[in-house]
Amino acid sequence: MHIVTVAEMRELEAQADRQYGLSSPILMENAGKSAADIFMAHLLPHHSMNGLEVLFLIGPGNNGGDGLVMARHLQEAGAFINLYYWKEQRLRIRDKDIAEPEVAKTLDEAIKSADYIIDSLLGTGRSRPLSEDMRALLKRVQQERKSRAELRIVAIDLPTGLNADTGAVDPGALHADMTITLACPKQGFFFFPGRDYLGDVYIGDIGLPADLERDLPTEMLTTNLVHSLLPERRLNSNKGTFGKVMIFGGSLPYPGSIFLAGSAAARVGAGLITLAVTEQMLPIYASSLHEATFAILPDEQAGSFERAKALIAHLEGYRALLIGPGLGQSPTTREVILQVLEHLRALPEEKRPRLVVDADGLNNLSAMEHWWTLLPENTVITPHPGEMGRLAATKVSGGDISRLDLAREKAKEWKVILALKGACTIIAHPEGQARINLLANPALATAGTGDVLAGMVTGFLAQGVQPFDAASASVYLHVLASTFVSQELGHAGLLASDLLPQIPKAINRAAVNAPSYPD
Ligand SMILES: NC(=O)C1=CN([C@@H]2O[C@H](COP(=O)(O)OP(=O)(O)OC[C@H]3O[C@@H](n4cnc5c(N)ncnc54)[C@H](OP(=O)(O)O)[C@@H]3O)[C@@H](O)[C@H]2O)[C@@H](O)CC1
Ligand SMILES: Nc1ncnc2c1ncn2[C@@H]1O[C@H](COP(=O)(O)OP(=O)(O)O)[C@@H](O)[C@H]1O
Ligand SMILES: [K+]
Repeated sequence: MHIVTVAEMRELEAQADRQYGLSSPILMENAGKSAADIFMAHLLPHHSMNGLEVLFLIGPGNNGGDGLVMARHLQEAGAFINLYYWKEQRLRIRDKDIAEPEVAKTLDEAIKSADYIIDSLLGTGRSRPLSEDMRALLKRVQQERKSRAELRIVAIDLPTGLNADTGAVDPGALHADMTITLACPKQGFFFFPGRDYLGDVYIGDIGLPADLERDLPTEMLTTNLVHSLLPERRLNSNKGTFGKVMIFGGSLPYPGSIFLAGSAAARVGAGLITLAVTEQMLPIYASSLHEATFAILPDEQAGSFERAKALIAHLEGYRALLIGPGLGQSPTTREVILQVLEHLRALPEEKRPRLVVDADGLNNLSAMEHWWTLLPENTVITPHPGEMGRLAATKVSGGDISRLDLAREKAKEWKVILALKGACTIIAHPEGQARINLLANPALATAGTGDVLAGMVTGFLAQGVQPFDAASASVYLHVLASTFVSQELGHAGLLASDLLPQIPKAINRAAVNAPSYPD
């Protein structure tokens, strides 16, 4: 499912017309019909279409046109339809025009009695700040929603006042409970503050042929996409089939990180997990991660050469290496990283473990000149905004649109697969493609969840998944796993380790390729 800017959406529509004769009125019919279908499929459980009271706010452009088509379908299905034409200030209550002096009062009554209010005022064609009278109308609707929890606001294509390209919002923008977007999700949905205005997002099919979208550079992570990225689990397999993961990390102030990363790598299905730690750290892990094996490294005093040599000696036969969780930032550690990277760069592609760098791996890198020239090809890096800021020597936004250009630009400049973490994580490929996760869950904003993500990516790499795909699948499944935790705990109080048992369930949700047994 591709993400579009307004210009890309217009181009898609123009091509649909030119190449397939899908004119604007045809697309609008499809849009209104699919919006009606999605609406009816997601009514609140105590609602039925019969006698449902729906107020449509109709705008002057095609977004209003979509609303009118949708209204016709809902009316045919039994709903009572009220239409307010904003530009003309015309009100129709159940097919009757209201005389001018009564409009304001009757509109207010219609707002008060509506079960649903449909926002089809403005969509991708908004070209200037909302006018004061439109803001006043939306404010009235918002106020009603606040005072009546059962009222539902549904935005068609996008909530009026949201900038479809950037996610910026007009002060009058409406908070929807549900957004039914048409054809493709809009780029502004993935950035803040816009993301907070969408409610549940559904995508209406308007009949655009899929091949028109093929060359768009940005994709949304979906279950279907992730399904197609997951490694095969053949019946005739053994632990060697699913690859060995080495994790270099874990130092005294941060013992937990490598446990979380190692467990996550196993939870996505890697065959064997090895933790490269000093003997001093061993008792901590030996008693908590029974399934791991260990590469015992000499301690700091032994010097970087001895430590790097020991790690490199253990790397033979490993398909993926994660550097970073809880690693610390001593000068010796930095030296070890340099030597390991040099070793990896010298290996032929087929013998080289795929590399992921996270956390202190990234902090150590950012202290080195032109650090990106030290990485082997196809390296995945997974910075949070703070780490990204250090790597790029710039301030990085937590959620606004500037993240997308930055991620794209830096993935290209650094020749890495870059997962820029945050509420809607972006995965950028050096050749310009990007994938973005719409799923967000504030429960994940707690220490250690990044270690889990890095471990997942490494575990998928060990199973032969391509780096861009491994990062994409992990980002999606990581948030999906968190939503399973949140079903019980809500949106706070998650421990990073709570995610671990949910990871296989998230994978199972995405993988419809479970073996089928005879009855
Ligand atoms: N084209 C297609 O094939 C398909 C289109 N689709 C649908 O169409 C939508 C895009 O349609 P659109 O381009 O007509 O834009 P839309 O958002 O309705 O608004 C434009 C109107 O609003 C006005 N206006 C602008 N700013 C304003 C403001 N601040 N305050 C007040 N008025 C303002 C502007 O008039 P102006 O005054 O600038 O002349 C113009 O009249 C898209 O989101 C989707 O829902 C889908 O069905 C798929 C097929
Ligand atoms: N609101 C949110 N919605 C979705 N994911 C989030 C949210 N907040 C944090 N995350 C995710 O949680 C993880 C936090 O990682 P990070 O900041 O590196 O934590 P740590 O280093 O403590 O493990 C990242 O994968 C990030 O994308
Ligand atoms: K709208």
